[in-house]
Amino acid sequence: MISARGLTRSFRTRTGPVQAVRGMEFEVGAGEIVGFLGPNGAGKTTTVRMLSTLLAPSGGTAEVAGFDIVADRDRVRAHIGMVSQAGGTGSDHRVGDELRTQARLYGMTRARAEERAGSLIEEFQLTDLQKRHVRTLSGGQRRRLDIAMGLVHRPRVLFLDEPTAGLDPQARADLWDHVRGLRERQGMTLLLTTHYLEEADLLCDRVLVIDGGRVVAADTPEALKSAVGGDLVVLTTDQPGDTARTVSRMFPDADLDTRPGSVQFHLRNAQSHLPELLRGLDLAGVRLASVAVTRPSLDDVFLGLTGRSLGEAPADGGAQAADPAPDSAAAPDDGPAGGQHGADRPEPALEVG
Ligand SMILES: Nc1ncnc2c1ncn2[C@@H]1O[C@H](COP(=O)(O)OP(=O)(O)OP(=O)(O)O)[C@@H](O)[C@H]1O
Repeated sequence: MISARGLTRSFRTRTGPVQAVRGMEFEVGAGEIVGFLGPNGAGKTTTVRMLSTLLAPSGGTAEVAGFDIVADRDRVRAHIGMVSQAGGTGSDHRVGDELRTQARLYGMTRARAEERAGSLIEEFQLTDLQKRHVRTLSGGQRRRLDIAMGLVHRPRVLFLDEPTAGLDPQARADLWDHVRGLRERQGMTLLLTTHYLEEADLLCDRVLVIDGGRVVAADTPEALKSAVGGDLVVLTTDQPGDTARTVSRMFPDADLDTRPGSVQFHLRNAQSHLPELLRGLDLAGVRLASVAVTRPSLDDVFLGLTGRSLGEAPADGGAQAADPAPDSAAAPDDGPAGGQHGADRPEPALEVG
């Protein structure tokens, strides 16, 4: 449903060129929920803006819903919805009017616009809010409206740029349910960007780990985590020496870290080895105070791939993070289509730089 081949994008800035995206290669299948996970400045938003036709690529190609993002821009737009990063316009309109206007902008008759707005209001639990002014909504309510706005024209693909940024955990989980519902009820394909490990882990079928403008790994969250090198096992004991000797006899490759009151090491599928491990320690006469098994996180995955944690600045942060005044070519891309709904407005301005 989405494929990118060698997609690149650079920006001219006063301090020189910034290579935001450096050859993205990936596929997203129909009905998948795929997350771009990466640190600030990794190129996630720039890629989504290219795929949603808001920004022209500097090089490479991509197809969305079977259409080329440059040659078939209008047909791509007809099949996608885009929910841009939180920020919103602070619109003074009422929730229901906002949706009806959006539907009319897509060329629906008054009656069809009414019907479409009504069904989205119901689907996104906005019934009690439809007379409220948009600017008075809470963050979570506002994001539900943003998504509903992006769906007015029944797109097959929805792009979500940091859909839950700034939301509290309850509102975040609520939004995830809505996103899952779109896939389950309508078979929609969803590509989202996120900083949140938990979001990538719990919501996405597959995660594309992005660093320095490239995909550095792509797989299910489980597969990515199990490739890291196993679970962390921590044995708390007052016999660390005996414990370490027994563990190394049983698992000769284990990276043992022996401390005064504990022994820890990594082990693949540690849960399934636990009975054997406990039996072995028991037979060796070792008394354990506790056993803890911790699964690797997606941050461990990122660390393993790049040597940095997701929260750290990129190693080539100079060029990547340089974000002075955008060059003249970059400026128009936030033009009339800007605001919170991005490509979901018909005919957004396209940067042709
Ligand atoms: N219009 C622009 N002009 C100049 N540089 C830009 C422009 N847009 C993005 N960049 C730069 O391109 C790089 C990638 O930015 P991008 O917003 O795509 O990253 P991101 O992964 O989405 O980051 P974040 O998670 O912070 O949103 C950054 O170095 C950014 O400063």
